[in-house]
Amino acid sequence: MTNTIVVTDRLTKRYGDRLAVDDVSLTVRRGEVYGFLGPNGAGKTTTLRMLLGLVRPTSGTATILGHAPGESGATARVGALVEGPGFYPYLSGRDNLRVMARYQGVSDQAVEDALARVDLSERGDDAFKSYSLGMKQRLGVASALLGEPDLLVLDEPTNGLDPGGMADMRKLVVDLAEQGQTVLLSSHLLAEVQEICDRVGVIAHGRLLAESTVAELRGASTLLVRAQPVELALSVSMQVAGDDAVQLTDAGVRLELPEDRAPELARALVAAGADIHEIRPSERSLEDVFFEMTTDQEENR
Ligand SMILES: Nc1ncnc2c1ncn2[C@@H]1O[C@H](COP(=O)(O)OP(=O)(O)OP(=O)(O)O)[C@@H](O)[C@H]1O
Repeated sequence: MTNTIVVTDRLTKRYGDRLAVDDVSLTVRRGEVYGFLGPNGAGKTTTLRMLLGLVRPTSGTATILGHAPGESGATARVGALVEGPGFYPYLSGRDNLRVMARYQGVSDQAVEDALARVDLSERGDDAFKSYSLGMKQRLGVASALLGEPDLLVLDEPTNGLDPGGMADMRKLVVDLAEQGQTVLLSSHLLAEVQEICDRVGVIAHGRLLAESTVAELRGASTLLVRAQPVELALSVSMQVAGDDAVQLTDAGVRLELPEDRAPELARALVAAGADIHEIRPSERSLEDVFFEMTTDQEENR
C-alpha cells in the first residue's frame, strides 16, 4: 500500500495572463491532515480543482494514488467538498444522500454510515432547508464520505460558519483523521490549520512557499525577555545569543536561544545590573511565519 496519496509536480494553471497556480509541487501522505493554507485568491481552489480533474493544468502533473486526476481510478477514491454540493432543499438530509448514493452506485448502508460519521443520524429525516449552516456543511462532508474514499478533499470547510460551527467542523476533521481518513483541506485561517493539521503547504500568489509540519514551520523556539533598561537588556542578550539572534519587538527582546540557556541569560542580565521583569519561552505563531513569508515574497517580486 502506497504511503503517498497525492503528488503534484510543477503543477501550473494559467488563465490568460494570470498565473493562478505557479509550479506547485506538493505531497499528501496517507493518514495525515494536510492544510493547504493561503489568503483569498492564492490559488488553493484552482489547485484542488486540478487534483479533482475539474480543471486541466496548463503544465505540470498531478497524481492521485498513481492515477491522473479525473481517471476513474482516482475519482472513485477521492471524496470532495469543493463549492457546496447542490442539495434539494425540501428533501431530508438522508434522502439527499440516498439520491447521491444511487448515482454513485453505493448502498443505503453507506448513507447511514456517512450520516453517523458526521453526527447527523438523528436529524437525518429533517428537511435540508431546516438545517443550520454547520449541519449543511457536515452533510456536505457526509456526501464526500460516501463510498469510503481514501482521500477527503475539503475546500475551506469552515467558511461562513459561526464559531460553534467551526469548532464542530474542526472536531469532525480530527475525528475522521483518528479513524484513519486522509484529509486535504484548504483554509485561509492560520489558527485553524495550526490546530488540526499535521502538515501544511503555504501558498500565496500561486506559489508554494513552504511545505512542512506546523512545528517546523514555526522554527526553533525563542525566548522573550522583558528587562530594564531595554538598551542594556538588548546588549546583554546579544552577548549571550549573538547579534543575529536578537530582535527588539513590541513585546520585549526576542532571542533565538534554547530554553535551557534561560538561566545563563538571567545571570548575565543580573550581573550587568538589569532589572528582569520576565523571561519566558515564546514560539512564533504560524501567523508571524506566514506574514514574514508573504512579505518576503512581495519584496522579491
Ligand atoms: N476560471 C477562472 N478564470 C480566470 N481566472 C480565474 C479562474 N479561476 C480562478 N481564477 C483566478 O486565479 C486566482 C486563484 O484563484 P483561486 O480561486 O484558486 O484562489 P483561492 O486561493 O482558492 O482563493 P479563494 O479562497 O478566494 O477561493 C485568482 O486570481 C482568481 O481570480
